[in-house]
Amino acid sequence: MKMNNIIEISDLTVSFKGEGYLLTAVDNLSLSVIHGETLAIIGESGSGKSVLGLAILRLLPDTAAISGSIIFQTQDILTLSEGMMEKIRGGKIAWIPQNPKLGFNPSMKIWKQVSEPIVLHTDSSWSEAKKQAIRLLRQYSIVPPEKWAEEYPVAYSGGMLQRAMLAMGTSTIPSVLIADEPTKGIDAINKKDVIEMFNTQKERGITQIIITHDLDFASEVADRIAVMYCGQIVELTSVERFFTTPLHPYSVGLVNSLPQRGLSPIPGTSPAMHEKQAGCRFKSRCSLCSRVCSEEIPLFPVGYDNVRCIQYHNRNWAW
Ligand SMILES: Nc1ncnc2c1ncn2[C@@H]1O[C@H](COP(=O)(O)OP(=O)(O)OP(=O)(O)O)[C@@H](O)[C@H]1O
Ligand code: NI
Repeated sequence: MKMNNIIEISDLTVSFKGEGYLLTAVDNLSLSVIHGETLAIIGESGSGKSVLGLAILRLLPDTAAISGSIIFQTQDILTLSEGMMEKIRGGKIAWIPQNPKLGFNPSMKIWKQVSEPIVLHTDSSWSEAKKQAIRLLRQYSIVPPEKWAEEYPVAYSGGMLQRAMLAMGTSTIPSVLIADEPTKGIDAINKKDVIEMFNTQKERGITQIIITHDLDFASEVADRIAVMYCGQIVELTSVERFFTTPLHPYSVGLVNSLPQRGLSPIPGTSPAMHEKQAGCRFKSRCSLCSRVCSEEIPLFPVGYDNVRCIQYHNRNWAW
């Protein structure tokens, strides 16, 4: 484990057995998360982003077959006991689920839910934790917090629930926060707040992994971007390089489909996840594809240009 890494994922594979097929949602994926960074994981629907996040928290159902390793600080998360995992979950690694409604218990007051991780993971009493919860709600613009603390989730709007979820997720100052689609269903005005919150969390030293479809949001909060396609990372790069010089043809397609770049969509659709692919997975949609792309599996070199593309690495033209 390199000193400045907080999480090192090696050869992680997650698959689900269907009737007569095996769906590999995350395919031999390796990724290091650097202490204190905000890493955005982007890629289209079904590419394995949430499964990756859930694997780190060990929240996948028993039907998932998992191999590889996920080293967090010094321990392999995949080999820890459930008891150890409960201490990590919500304490050292917080998870903000995709749908904040599902993250709250509908029959418990908000203050109690925001306080719960504090009581479980520190030696605060419930009354101290409640005070802390009210401070957090205020910090996340839920005002007046004393009133909203006494409400049940049903009284909250979607944006407020999302903010309350962030207050709850960061109440014990986790080392790592993993958020799944934090801007989903949030309007432009509230999105500014969400951006500010993630940037505040970054200043508090929290390492963040943000799963998102929202490239504008990623550009505002992320330090690095990991682009996923069909269960694999196809490019890992800094946020600046991603938006100025994307290298993988899929990344180029994503950047060109932004409104400010003329909204040109990537042709075609991604292959079905349960179909075994020969060669490059992006080949059917790629304008640079040649025979070699159907025959060879592009590797993911770890170095300056983390790009999973044979054409890129064989380039003899200006890329
Ligand atoms: N519990 C499960 N059982 C079977 N298949 C699953 C399960 N969870 C996810 N999958 C499959 O794994 C693949 C990856 O799913 P995942 O939810 O990680 O995609 P995603 O990138 O998060 O997509 P989205 O952007 O739509 O949230 C999909 O094909 C999905 O159908
Ligand atoms: Ni998802």
